Amino acid sequence: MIEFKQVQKKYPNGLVALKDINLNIEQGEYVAIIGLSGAGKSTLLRCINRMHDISEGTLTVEGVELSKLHGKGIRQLRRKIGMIFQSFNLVTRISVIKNVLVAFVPEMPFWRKILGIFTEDEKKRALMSLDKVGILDKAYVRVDQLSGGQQQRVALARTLAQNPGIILADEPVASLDPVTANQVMEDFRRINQEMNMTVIINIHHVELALTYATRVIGIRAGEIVYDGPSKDVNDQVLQLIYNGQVDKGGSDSHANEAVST
Ligand SMILES: Nc1ncnc2c1ncn2[C@@H]1O[C@H](COP(=O)(O)OP(=O)(O)OP(=O)(O)O)[C@@H](O)[C@H]1O
Repeated sequence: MIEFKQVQKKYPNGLVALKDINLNIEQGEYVAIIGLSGAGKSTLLRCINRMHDISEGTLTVEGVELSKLHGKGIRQLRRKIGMIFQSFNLVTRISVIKNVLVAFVPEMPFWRKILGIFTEDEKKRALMSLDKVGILDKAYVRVDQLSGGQQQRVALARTLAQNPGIILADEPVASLDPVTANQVMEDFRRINQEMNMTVIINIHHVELALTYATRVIGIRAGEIVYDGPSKDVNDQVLQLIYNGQVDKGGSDSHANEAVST
């Protein structure tokens, strides 16, 4: 379980990005975090794997209070939490399988890291992860020969190979066309259901959020203004989250994106 208790995040420049956040996310949930640009979505997500430190309150993951972790403790935490970015973060000039095998590097003895030697078991696990996201046939293709959607699946396979309990995804479909974005959201749903991994996604596309996630957390100016089932998100809730800027004709770029997927 992930538990935020009265969490505040203040950046060194004095900006308070999260205010009094109270939140419990159980193992196996599929959660979408929505809100206007600058509302605090990325900040919230990045506190969960200690990419950001909280300023006040307590944040625990599986009973471990994150602010008490240091060096090795933080590395262990990050092994249990996979992170996916909009930009995929892949090495595009090497093969798909080599990118997935990177997931094992933190655990490897130094000599194997230097020589780049992977065990049969690691290779098998990498291939199984690629199979899970439907791109096993691309294992030996260079990443720069894949489409954006396929590259996002490589990133997802690399995260799966790590066998995390939690996947955090920061705008994972923002650079994808609507059809591919749906496929990637469906991948997350399948992994969530079949492997009971907690999936937490920051997303601007409200329709995708409502279609795939079971729970929606709406953030406005650093505060949670909605937390509930995605099926209960109606126009009124969206106006609250988007500060009255959801306009189906669309003037705000993100709010417009949110309704026009
Ligand atoms: N490193 C930083 N230092 C100071 N302020 C920051 C920093 N990172 C983010 N902020 C500010 O914190 C607030 C929340 O930012 P955050 O990136 O969490 O928003 P977001 O909802 O994820 O936005 P977007 O949808 O545009 O990614 C914003 O006002 C932003 O300018």
